Amino acid sequence: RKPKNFPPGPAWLPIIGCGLELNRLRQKTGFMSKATELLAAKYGPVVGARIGVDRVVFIYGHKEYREFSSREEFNGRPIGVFYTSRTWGKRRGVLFTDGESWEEQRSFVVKHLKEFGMGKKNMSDMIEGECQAMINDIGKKVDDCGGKCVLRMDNIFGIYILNTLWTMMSARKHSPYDNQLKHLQDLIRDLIYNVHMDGALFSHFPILRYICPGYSGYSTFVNVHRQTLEFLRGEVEECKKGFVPSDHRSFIDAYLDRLISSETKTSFSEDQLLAVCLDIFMAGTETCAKTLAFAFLYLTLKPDIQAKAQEEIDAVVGPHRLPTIEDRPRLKYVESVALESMRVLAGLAHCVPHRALKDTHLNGYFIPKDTVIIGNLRGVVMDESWPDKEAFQPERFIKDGRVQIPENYIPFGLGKRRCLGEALAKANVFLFVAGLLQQFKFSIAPYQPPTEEIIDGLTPGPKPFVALITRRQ
Ligand code: HEM
Repeated sequence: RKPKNFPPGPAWLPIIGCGLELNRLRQKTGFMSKATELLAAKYGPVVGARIGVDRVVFIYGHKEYREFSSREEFNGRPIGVFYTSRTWGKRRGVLFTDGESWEEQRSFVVKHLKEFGMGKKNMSDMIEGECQAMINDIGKKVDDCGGKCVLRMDNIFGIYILNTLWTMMSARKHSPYDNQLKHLQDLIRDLIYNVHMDGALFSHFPILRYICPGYSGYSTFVNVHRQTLEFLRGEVEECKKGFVPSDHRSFIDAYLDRLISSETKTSFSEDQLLAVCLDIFMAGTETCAKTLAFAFLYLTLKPDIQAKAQEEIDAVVGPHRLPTIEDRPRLKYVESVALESMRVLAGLAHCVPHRALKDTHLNGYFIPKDTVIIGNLRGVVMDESWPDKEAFQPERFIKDGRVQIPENYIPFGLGKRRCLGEALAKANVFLFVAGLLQQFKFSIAPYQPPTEEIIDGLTPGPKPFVALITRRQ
């Protein structure tokens, strides 16, 4: 039953709750964050709903978003089969846990990713290395094809981006031609397109995982996670081979050392290590790769923006060395292209779901314990305060000759649950955009113009598209 004074929203039908209405709006608008935007227009910035077994509150609007993400009692993560079937039926890792275990794991991850470069000079050196590798690979294809070639851009970044993260995690790199790993990334991408931030059919109606495991999405969900965990187990085993306690090469080494330390009664275990690796792998690669896909979609569609960025790179960096992170303050327009690409992604997305840890109130409404809270990022990074909010306009970030970031630019969320990979993500997007634009021109291929249509999902992305690539230098 609907709790008294629960936030207003669509009618709760028996069993399905508001599932049909949400689905109807999703079909009508093409993606979920626009569907919940319509709900907010009708019911206000805090919308209450039930989807199957889940009581969900959608938050829309800068003030409300800021408030919910700053309050301790909203810092939980949902409980349920969607979150535990990834990790042996238990709550493990950092992305979908809360309480003491989450605090311990998160602070370990933040501390040791920093130790292996996060936000530091060696991180940007490593990204520059991956960017150079990508430039070499594309350059070879262009030369082999007689000076111009047409390449799929929506899925081209996967392994280069994974390597920027994985060097810190395991001190290992993977070949961009590793077909097994590419296949795994394809499976993950498909999975991410088939589930949403509010879950999947099997999580709203858990009984369906027994009745129709295929149709409810359960089999694929479990299977893709099992394969990813197998890959990660292999990575951990490789690290164990050359492992020397107190001489850490990577995050995994630091974790293995923690496992044999004398500190007791904590949440550290080998399962936790695998779950943390799973979370970082899932949260860290598709997000950056999709942001870059959006960047190159708009750079291809808007040659004037591309030319302006290239002019800036030519003037500040010249042709003889790759752009580096130290160039960022002077590459203001390129930096703005990166910021705008992240805004585009966030403008189509919701944050990772939170959970109310106790009975509480928001905007005067009653929010019972265990209600799932989902912040609509679109309602902040694409609200009316952004002129021409849907358009790709990097110059919106440049004011009085400086890059200025508005208060409601929050693609990484806010508060204690905010993204812990922000420094890596920002450096990745900036350096790959700057490096590739310095070397290549991206144009619309004959008869294959990209569209601005998107594929919705946990992390939305552009529809598959190609660009015609030629060398600039
Ligand atoms: C453009 C790229 C990225 C975007 C837009 C992004 C965005 C976000 C957002 C919106 C959240 C949820 C905040 C909340 O729950 O309120 C989040 C959480 C998270 N992100 Fe990212 N992220 C990106 C890249 C990365 C990278 C590279 C990593 C890996 C180091 C990463 C790791 C995580 C983790 C582990 C969490 C969960 C934190 C927690 O629950 O305590 N993300 N991210």
